[in-house]
Amino acid sequence: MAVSSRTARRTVRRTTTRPVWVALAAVTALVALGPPVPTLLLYLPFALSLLVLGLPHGAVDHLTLLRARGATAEGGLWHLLHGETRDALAAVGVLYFVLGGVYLVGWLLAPAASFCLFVALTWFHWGQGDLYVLVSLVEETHLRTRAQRALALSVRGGLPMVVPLVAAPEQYRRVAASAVATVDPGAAAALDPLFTPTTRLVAGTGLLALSVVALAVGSRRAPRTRPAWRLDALETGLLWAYFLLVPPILAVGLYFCLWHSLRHVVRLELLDARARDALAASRSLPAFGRFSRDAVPLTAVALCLFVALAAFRPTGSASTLLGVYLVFLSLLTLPHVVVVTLLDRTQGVWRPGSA
Ligand SMILES: CC1=C(/C=C/C(C)=C/C=C/C(C)=C/C=C/C=C(C)/C=C/C=C(C)/C=C/C2=C(C)CCCC2(C)C)C(C)(C)CCC1
Ligand SMILES: [Fe+2]
Repeated sequence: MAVSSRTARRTVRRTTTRPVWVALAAVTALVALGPPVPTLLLYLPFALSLLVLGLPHGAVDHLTLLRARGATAEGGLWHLLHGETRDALAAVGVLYFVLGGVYLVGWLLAPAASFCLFVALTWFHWGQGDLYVLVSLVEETHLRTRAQRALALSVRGGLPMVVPLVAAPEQYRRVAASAVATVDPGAAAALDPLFTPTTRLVAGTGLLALSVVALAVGSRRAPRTRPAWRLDALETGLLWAYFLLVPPILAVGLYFCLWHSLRHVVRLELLDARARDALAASRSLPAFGRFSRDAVPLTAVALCLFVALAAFRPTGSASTLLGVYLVFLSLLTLPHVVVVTLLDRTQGVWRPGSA
């Protein structure tokens, strides 16, 4: 289901995807050529993600499916307590508290396995986010079969999870250890096999092979789909370079806000009739304003929940706080993935005929 209005797609490319390519390419060049990045700067994107793009991108999950099914559900505080928005919030709230609660118990019982599950979930979820862009935000997609789409999902989700492991295993290990240490500092040793040269070599060459095969298969399609293939190749190459060169905490934090979350925000704007009209009129700011209004209340609730979780592990260090934040994000991610997977189904992302 390519998004209906050409102008809306063009607005999205002009105001979102292209500026983000330029930003990530500039960061890559600066890091490659400049002095080492100061430690605190590494953590800045994750800190900002509490308020901007990162946390908010999931905070309208209660409106997402309603709007995808054609309802003109309004966001904002008043609507949260009335009508169909209230009913949808109740259903999505139960989903969040049940799945988030189960995952929290999982962390308490098996922290190392829970960390690995989080990486796997993120792989899937960040891949599905990019798959939507590759099938719905282009004029005509080069991903004509479900197998191609599964391959694209594996490559796109694998880039932020695997390339940093290949390029900077020590920083990766520290982040993994600080997440696991939120529950049990001794449990991080169970992750050692992830960081052996053999595991990294297999993971890196495997992902490289998948990337090449995915692009090679896509390039054999009709000339009409050439622009979509070129976009895929350009983004895949850019992300390889970016995750190879930029330190993982900075790279993943920026990617989380500027790539994954921003793309999801645009997807949500296109579901909201008034925001979509604004995009179709080449006006991205009013569309972003409507998203922000919808996202404020539950971002605030989520922030309070994070503060409550962090209070159990008082800390002054940025790396310990990042560990707690990742555990918190994993609890939100599980129900968020369910919502986005249902959205994919509603929008026909896996039905090549319709998307
Ligand atoms: C609706 C609702 C709500 C809200 C919600 C929200 C707000 C959501 C969100 C969501 C989200 C917000 C999600 C997110 C996601 C994220 C992610 C998924 C991330 C990941 C990451 C990672 C995994 C990383 C890692 C690392 C690093 C950092 C470095 C290097 C190494 C590594 C790679 C390991 C509430 C609960 C209030 C209520 C109910 C309803
Ligand atoms: Fe997401």
